[in-house]
Amino acid sequence: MAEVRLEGITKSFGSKTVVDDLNLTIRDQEFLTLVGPSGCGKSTTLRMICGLERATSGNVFFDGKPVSWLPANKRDVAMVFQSYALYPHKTVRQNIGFALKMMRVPKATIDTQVLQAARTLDIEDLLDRKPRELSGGQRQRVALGRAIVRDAGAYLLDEPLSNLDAQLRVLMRAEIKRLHVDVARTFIYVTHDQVEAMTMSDRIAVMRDGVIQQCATPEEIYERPANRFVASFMGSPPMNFVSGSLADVDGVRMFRSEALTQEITLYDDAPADPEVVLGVRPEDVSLSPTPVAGYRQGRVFVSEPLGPDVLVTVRIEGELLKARVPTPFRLGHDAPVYVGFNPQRLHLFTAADGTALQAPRQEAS
Ligand SMILES: Nc1ncnc2c1ncn2[C@@H]1O[C@H](COP(=O)(O)OP(=O)(O)OP(=O)(O)O)[C@@H](O)[C@H]1O
Repeated sequence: MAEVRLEGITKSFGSKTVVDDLNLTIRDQEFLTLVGPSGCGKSTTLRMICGLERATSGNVFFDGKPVSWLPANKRDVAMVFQSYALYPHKTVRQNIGFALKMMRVPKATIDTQVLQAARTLDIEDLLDRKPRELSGGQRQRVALGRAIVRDAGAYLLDEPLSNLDAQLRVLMRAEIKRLHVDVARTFIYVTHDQVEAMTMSDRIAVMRDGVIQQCATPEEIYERPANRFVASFMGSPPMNFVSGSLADVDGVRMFRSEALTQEITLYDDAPADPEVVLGVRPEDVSLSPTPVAGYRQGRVFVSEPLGPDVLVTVRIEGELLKARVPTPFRLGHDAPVYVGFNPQRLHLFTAADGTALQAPRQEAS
C-alpha cells in the first residue's frame, strides 16, 4: 500500500523557485501523471518524492508517515529513468537483480524474482544478453524489470519512453499501462507528452511554472479544462481560441469578435468582465461546402490528411481556425467553406487571466 501525499512542497534553486507550494495526494494504486512543458518542475517533484532531492519547505508523506528526511534507499519506491541507467557490463539478469543483491536477498530468491519480472515483461529469452545487444524497447523493458523486481509501494517513472521511436512509444505506452494493472501498485509518471498523459493515467496533474494548474481525470481535463493553459496544452491539435466579448442581445447571450458571432447557450452567469476568449476543439468544428443556417463563411487555408480525418485550417476574416473533419474532404485551397461550432462543446475563458468560465455540468442521461 502506498498513498503519496505532498503537502506545501516548495523547491528553490538559489533564488529560483521551480516548485511552488504544491499540494497533491496520489492514491494507493493510482496511475497519476505529472505533465507539463519542459522546465515546469515535473522531474524535480518526482525527485523529491523518491528522495533524490530535498524540498526547501513542505513535507512528503507515504501512507500518512512523513518521509522527507529519509534517503532514497529507505523509501518504499523504485524509479525508472529516461536514460534507463543500465549497467553496460552486466547481463540483463544481473541488471534486473542488482538492487536485490545489494539488499543481500538470497540468490535463489533473486533468481525467482528476476525470472518472474522477466516473464511479466516478456524478456525471458534476453536474460543472458548485455544491454548493448538489446534494442531501445528491450532496454526500456529491462529498466522496468529492475524497478518492478523491487516490489516497491510506488513506482516513479521519469519520461521512460522519450528515447524510443514513435511506434515503439505507442507499444510501450500500452504495456506500461497493463503493467500497472498487473503489479497493482502506485505509479507516478512524468512526461511532457500530453498523449501519454491522456492515454495512460487515472488522473493527470497539469503543471506550469512549478504550479499545478489542474488535477483531474483525463476526461475532466479534456472536457472541462480549468484554464486556457490546460485547454491548449491537452489536445492535439490544440483547441482554437478566438478573443472577443460577451453581450446579451434580446435576452440571448452572444459572443462577438471581428470574425465571429456565436450564440452561447451553456453558461448561466454573466461574467463581471465581458472580455473573454472562446475555445473550440478542432473536432467540434463542422465544415460544409454549401451555406448552412448559423454557419459563417471562410476560405480553406490548407488541408492536411491524417488518414481517417483531415485537419483543415480555415481563414475567417483575420482568424485561422482548425477543424478536424472526416475523410474525404475535397475542397481546395482558398475555396469558400462554411464553418459551424457544436454549441454544446464551446469553452469560455476570461481574457484577463485565462480562467475557465465553467459551463454547468450536463446531467448524465
Ligand atoms: N540541480 C539544479 N540546480 C539548478 N536548477 C535546477 C536543478 N534541477 C532543476 N533545475 C531547474 O528547475 C527547473 C525545473 O526543472 P525540472 O527538471 O524539474 O523540469 P521538468 O518539468 O522535468 O523539465 P523537462 O521535461 O525538461 O525534464 C528548470 O528550470 C531547471 O533548469
